[in-house]
Order: sequence, then C-alpha cells, then structure tokens
Amino acid sequence: MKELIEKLLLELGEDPSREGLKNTPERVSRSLKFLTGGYWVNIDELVNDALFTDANTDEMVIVKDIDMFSLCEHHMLPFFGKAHVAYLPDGKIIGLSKIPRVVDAFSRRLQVQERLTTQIADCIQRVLKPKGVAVVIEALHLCMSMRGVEKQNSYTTTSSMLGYFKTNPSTRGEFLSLINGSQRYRT
Ligand SMILES: Nc1nc2c(ncn2[C@@H]2O[C@H](COP(=O)(O)OP(=O)(O)OP(=O)(O)O)[C@@H](O)[C@H]2O)c(=O)[nH]1
Ligand SMILES: [Zn+2]
Repeated sequence: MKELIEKLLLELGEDPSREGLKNTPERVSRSLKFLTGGYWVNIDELVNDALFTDANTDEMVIVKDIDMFSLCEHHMLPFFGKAHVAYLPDGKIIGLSKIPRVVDAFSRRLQVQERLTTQIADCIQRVLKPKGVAVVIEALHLCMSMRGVEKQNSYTTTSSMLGYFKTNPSTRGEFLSLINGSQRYRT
C-alpha cells in the first residue's frame, strides 16, 4: 500500500521525498488499515462472551449518541455522526459496550449509510434474537459538504426497524421519542 500512496502523491503533483511527506505513505497506509479494520472483526467472537441470560428485563434498552465514523464507498471520504441503537430483550441481554463495538465493526469499512444501518440491526437481531431491534443513524457526508453539491449542514438520517419496532407503532414511537433529545439536536 505504501508504494501506491507514493504513486498517488506523484499523480497529485507532489514531491513524496520532501520532508513533510517522507513518512506519509506509511502513515496513510496505517490509517487506512485502521479505518477499514472492520472487515477483519469476527462479530461472534466480539459478542459471545457478553450475552447474558436475564428473564426479568423486558423493557427497551437504548444506547444512543454513539459516535460513528465511516468512509463512503463512492468517494472514500468520511461520513460521520451519531448512531442510536435499541432492542427489546427476549430472555437475553448483551454487554452494553458491545453495541458501540458492533457499530464500529460495520462503520470501519467502505460503506453507504443505508447498508451500515441495516447491517448493525441485522447483526444484533442475529446474535441476540430479541423481540425487536431499531437503529437510527444521523450523519454528515464530507463528499456532500467539502466537494460535490457542497451543502454544509445537511444531515442524512437512515433507520432500520426489525420485529416489534416494525410491527408495533407504539414501540417505534417510544424509541423515536427517547432519541429525540439526542446530542445532535441539543447542539
Ligand atoms: N445512498 C447513498 N448515497 C451516497 C452515500 N454516500 C455518498 N453517496 C452518493 O453517491 C452518489 C455517487 O454519485 P455519482 O454521480 O456517481 O458521483 P459524483 O459525480 O461524484 O456525484 P456528486 O457527489 O453529486 O458530485 C452521490 O450522489 C453521493 O452523494 C450513502 O451513504 N448513501
Ligand atoms: Zn461519497
């Protein structure tokens, strides 16, 4: 990858041997590997030690305002914002930290926001088998703000509702009202 980055710098009209760029191919390569590290995450290993039996919890669990950073697959530019994830337990709960970890595992790839949203929901549904899962992501796409159509404040919201969140309007309504005071709206 380092050689490719060096070639890219040349194509851009830069001098890869100048002081500031000398280690750039190495840095970019490390950085890109981190930003796409989600391809190598084994989701089952990630969550399996943190699934707990709990017959008493049957109310909605929500983790909201999870920072997410991803790369759009069309331009390889960042899109970033907040993810809100909820589930309705059915005899099992998941370690809370695993929810942001699942968000990271699917964010750190080349993505479109819609697919990222469904992958997170499908993953939680598959490993936890709850009565329902809801995921909402609000994000700003740099490919729409620093280039292209150049709109600075246009957030994109996507959602994926499974189980009760899809079939039961009051469950969906409760989730949406609980995330309505989310960080993005407060700032
Ligand atoms: N649906 C969806 N589209 C996205 C996402 N990220 C970027 N895009 C869009 O992907 C499209 C790619 O369109 P093209 O016309 O092939 O690319 P382009 O000429 O660079 O388009 P502009 O961005 O309009 O300049 C653009 O409309 C982007 O806004 C995403 O997460 N979801
Ligand atoms: Zn893009």
